[in-house]
This record gives sequence, structure tokens and C-alpha cells, in this order.
Amino acid sequence: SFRYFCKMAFYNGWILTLAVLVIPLCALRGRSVENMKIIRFMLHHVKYLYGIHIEVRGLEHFNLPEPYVVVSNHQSSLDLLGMMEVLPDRCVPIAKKELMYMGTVGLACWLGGIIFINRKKTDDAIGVMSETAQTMLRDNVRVWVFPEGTRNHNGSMLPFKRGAFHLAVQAQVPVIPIVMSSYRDFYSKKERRFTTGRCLIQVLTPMPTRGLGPEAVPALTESVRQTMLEAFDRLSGELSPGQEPRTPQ
Ligand SMILES: CCCCC/C=C\C/C=C\CCCCCCCC(=O)SCCNC(=O)CCNC(=O)[C@H](O)C(C)(C)COP(=O)(O)OP(=O)(O)OC[C@H]1O[C@@H](n2cnc3c(N)ncnc32)[C@H](O)[C@@H]1OP(=O)(O)O
Ligand SMILES: CCCCCCCC/C=C\CCCCCCCC(=O)OC[C@@H](O)COP(=O)(O)O
Repeated sequence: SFRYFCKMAFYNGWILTLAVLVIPLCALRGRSVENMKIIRFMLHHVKYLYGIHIEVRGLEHFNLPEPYVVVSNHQSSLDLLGMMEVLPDRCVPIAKKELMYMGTVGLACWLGGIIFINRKKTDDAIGVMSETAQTMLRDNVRVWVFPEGTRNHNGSMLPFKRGAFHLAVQAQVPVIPIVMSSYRDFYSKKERRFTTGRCLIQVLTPMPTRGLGPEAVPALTESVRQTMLEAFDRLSGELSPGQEPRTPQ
């Protein structure tokens, strides 16, 4: 437990400290999606500090000229490491508004053009997402969404919220699912365990939305979730073949 808390405290503290360095660099440009390149570069080494080996597959799927919506599973704040391993250029995450108030991290996120939503006010959140659809097309910006809407430490995936899929359909851009394998071999919040380990990241085939309307969103959401669950089980099983598969959901 002591090692777990120390490691998590250092993780948060180190990111807060890095943000102090990043802020002046990003401030030179002002709030801009281009600043995500600086943030990505500055966070890239953190996986080495923790001995986490990340293997990425399917990165070529990100090589589309048009904007797209990336949807990813969300296990922990450690997802930041995987995200910074693969984050495409001109891609910004959608984050809960509370992140903006996390001191230096919040300011760095704001300068990086991260889009903040108020999860307690659905209409506000939907309004921001609709504006985002226009921004994506106007400024050629890609967006990264965690459709579970919160972190999920239970070794599977929560039901998906539909915002990301509405966004893709409104902008008529593809959805690109990305799956990070289970962290169970090296990280468990419940067991207070955090060791070195391996993580596989798979970028899946883009799912087109051209021609789809809002009525197609529920089916699109479910189909993407099923594809991601299958990939999650496959990747996690590859890392620890003896483990029981997750409970079906
Ligand atoms: C080197 C130093 C660096 C320093 C900086 C360090 C780090 C920074 C770098 C990167 C940081 C990135 C980290 C970011 C991670 C943050 C992750 C998060 O914060 S996750 C939480 C926030 N994200 C989400 O919640 C996204 C998913 N949520 C949704 O999509 C939701 O649907 C919602 C839009 C938020 C609304 O949610 P709510 O619970 O209020 O309502 P419902 O989901 O039930 O939806 C109600 C209803 O509305 C329909 N709907 C949803 N969206 C839309 C839309 N855009 N247009 C139209 N309709 C919409 C939805 O379908 C429901 O209707 P129905 O039930 O009929 O389907
Ligand atoms: C002056 C204020 C000081 C505040 C100190 C804050 C300390 C935290 C510092 C750094 C944190 C670095 C990690 C940030 C990126 C992680 C983003 C994240 O994972 O957000 C969680 C969000 O997806 C869902 O939230 P919930 O699971 O619903 O909850």
C-alpha cells in the first residue's frame, strides 16, 4: 500500500510539476491545439519512470486526412500514458470541467485546447459537443472521447454514453476506436498494487458515419462497444493467458 500511494503521489506531483514547465512554452502560442504536441512530448518519458512497456498496433488507422472522433476505454488516470503514446496531431481530448481547476494541470490543459464539459448539466455538455462538431470541420481538429464518461477500475467497460457518436454523426466523420489492454498485471487500485508491466494498445478500423442520422446513434454506439470489448478481451488475454475472461456485459 505504501509503495502504491507513493507511486501515485509522485505520478500526480510529477505531472503538476511538468505542467509548470509546459505552461510558459504553450503560453507563447496562446490556447491552441498545436500545444498538445508539447504536452505529448513532455509526458512521453513518464512510462519509463514506471517501467511500463507499451506496444502499439494499428497506428496506421490514424492516417486519415479528415477529422475523426477517437473513442477509448478509460481505466485510470494512467490512461494518460497510453494516450500520449498514440495521440495524433491536432487531436484534443474532451474532459470533465473539474480538470480545469487542478492547478497547473488545468492551465496546461486549457492552453492545449482541451474541450471541457460540465457533466452535471447535460444540455450544456451537449451544446459544447455540438459546437465541437463545427470546430472539427472548420479547423481540421480531431477529438478524443472516453465514452464510458468516467474511469472504470473493474477490468471491463461501462455502458457507453452516446455523446461521442452524436458528435461523429453531426460532423459526418469516422469514429476510430482504440483499446488499451487491462492494467491488472501491474496496477490495481483496489489491491493497492502498482508494479512494472506491459500494456497493449490497438487502434481499430475506422467506422464511417457518412450518411448516418441521429436515429443510427444507438446502434453505432453498441456496435463500437462490442468491437472494443472483443479487442479488450483479446489483448488482455494475450498478456495474461491464464486469467479468467471478464464477466460478459
Ligand atoms: C506535461 C504537462 C502536462 C500537463 C497536463 C497534463 C495532462 C493533460 C493532458 C491531457 C489530459 C487529457 C486527459 C483527459 C481525460 C479526461 C477524461 C474525462 O474527463 S472523462 C469524463 C468526461 N467525458 C465524457 O463524459 C464523455 C462521454 N460523455 C457523453 O458523451 C455524455 O453523453 C454527455 C454528452 C457528457 C452527456 O452526458 P449525460 O450523462 O449528462 O447525459 P446522457 O449521456 O444520458 O445523454 C442524455 C441524452 O442526450 C443525448 N446526447 C448526448 N450527446 C448528444 C449530442 N452531442 N447531441 C445530441 N444528443 C446527445 C444522449 O444520446 C441521451 O439521449 P438518449 O438517451 O435518447 O440517447
Ligand atoms: C490547486 C489545485 C491542486 C489540485 C491538485 C490536483 C492533483 C492532480 C494532479 C495531476 C493529475 C494528473 C492526471 C490528470 C489526467 C487524468 C485525467 C483523468 O483521468 O480524469 C478523470 C476523468 O476522466 C473521469 O473522472 P472520474 O473518474 O469521473 O472522477
